[in-house]
Amino acid sequence: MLRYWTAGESHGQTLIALVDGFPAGVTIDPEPINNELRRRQGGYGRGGRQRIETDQVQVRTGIWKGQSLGSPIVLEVPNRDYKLERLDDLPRPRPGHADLTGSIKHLGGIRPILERSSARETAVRVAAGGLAKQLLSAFNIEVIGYVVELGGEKIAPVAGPIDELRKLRESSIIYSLNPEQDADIKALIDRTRKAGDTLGGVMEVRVEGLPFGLGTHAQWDRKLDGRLAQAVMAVQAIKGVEIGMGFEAARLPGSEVHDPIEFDPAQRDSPNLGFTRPRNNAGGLEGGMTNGQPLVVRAAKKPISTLAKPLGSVNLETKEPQEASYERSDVCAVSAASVIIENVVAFEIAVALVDKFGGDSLREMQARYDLFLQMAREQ
Ligand SMILES: Cc1cc2nc3c(=O)[nH]c(=O)nc-3n(C[C@H](O)[C@H](O)[C@H](O)COP(=O)(O)O)c2cc1C
Ligand SMILES: C=C(O[C@@H]1CC(C(=O)O)=C[C@@H](OP(=O)(O)O)[C@H]1O)C(=O)O
Repeated sequence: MLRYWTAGESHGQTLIALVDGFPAGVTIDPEPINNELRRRQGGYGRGGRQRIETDQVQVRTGIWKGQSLGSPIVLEVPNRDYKLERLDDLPRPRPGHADLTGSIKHLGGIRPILERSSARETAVRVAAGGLAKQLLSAFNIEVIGYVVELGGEKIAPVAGPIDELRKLRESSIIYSLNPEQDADIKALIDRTRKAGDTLGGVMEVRVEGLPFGLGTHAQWDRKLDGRLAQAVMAVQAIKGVEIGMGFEAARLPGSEVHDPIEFDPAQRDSPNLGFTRPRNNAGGLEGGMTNGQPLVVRAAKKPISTLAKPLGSVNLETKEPQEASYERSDVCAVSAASVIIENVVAFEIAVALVDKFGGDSLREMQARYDLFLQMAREQ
């Protein structure tokens, strides 16, 4: 079983992801992982911290001469802003953050809670996703995340093949599919910063090249839609997850929601085995399994909790009303969130791929993948 955990504080010495169950024989290059880390640090509206950090992955275990060994892999991203012992506690909890509840739950201060609840930890989730992507690319599976809405402004998608979308996104300051809208969105973020406020948004992830049958209909905790929802919802500040048409499907009749099934013999050799759909409202998942269509997951991110013009709070010592604490903060991290979500989705797809085709070695997985496609075609 492929899985990972993370450790590390926002201003501690380092961050670590321990990836267990990663197959042997996958060629691993740290540079694409560093590229994911760079993208996660970018986007317009981030705060002073990103000027301090230059995230670089250090592969500590599990890889030898550029190949995975089949043993646990430790990925490390050190913090430059390492100052844990110099930091004081925050006196006034920030509404929307983990401060109040965490300090009560752990019978302590706010600092130990914010150090671990901070989205700084997503650096190593992204590193784990960047590793998983190198397994996925051996199966021609590609994962791409982008921003579709920011601060209530819809960002018009640009339709096109996935590699064009990738190029477009790389050129955008908000990682949208429509860089022409960047100037407007930038102005919106500038206005929000001036007002001491913050913004959220909606991100989408698309996965192409998926075979039929990742996930299962047979047990609740292995259904891929459920797994994806947990992975995405567990990213800091995510408040909603939709698959395909999502909530809109509840408002329309079945005839407008479900995707008719067609067959195109010309596509018989592709992972969809020739089964095509004139639309993809299901977002590539039916019955908790991939159905040969592109997977589409969307997530809603709430605005950043720390406001330069703080909301009302209570001083935890005196219990007197006082503004929430403010040190520094992002104003908007929706672009970063699109990179994070892309990578946590990539990891879950890799988990499902290993579940279906076995996880000891890449060579065995590929042989079983090819055999499966052949058997499914012949059925
Ligand atoms: C990429 C990213 C950057 C974030 N930056 C900040 C920040 O600078 N200040 C802040 O208060 N919250 C920030 N957050 C949100 C908090 O981490 C989040 O609200 C907090 O952990 C509470 O968890 P919850 O919102 O999931 O309930 C960020 C979230 C993400 C995904
Ligand atoms: C450090 C990152 O994000 C941080 C996430 C975060 C939070 O509360 O979630 C608060 C801020 O931390 P700081 O107070 O050190 O500026 C962000 O910068 C990062 O994404 O690399």
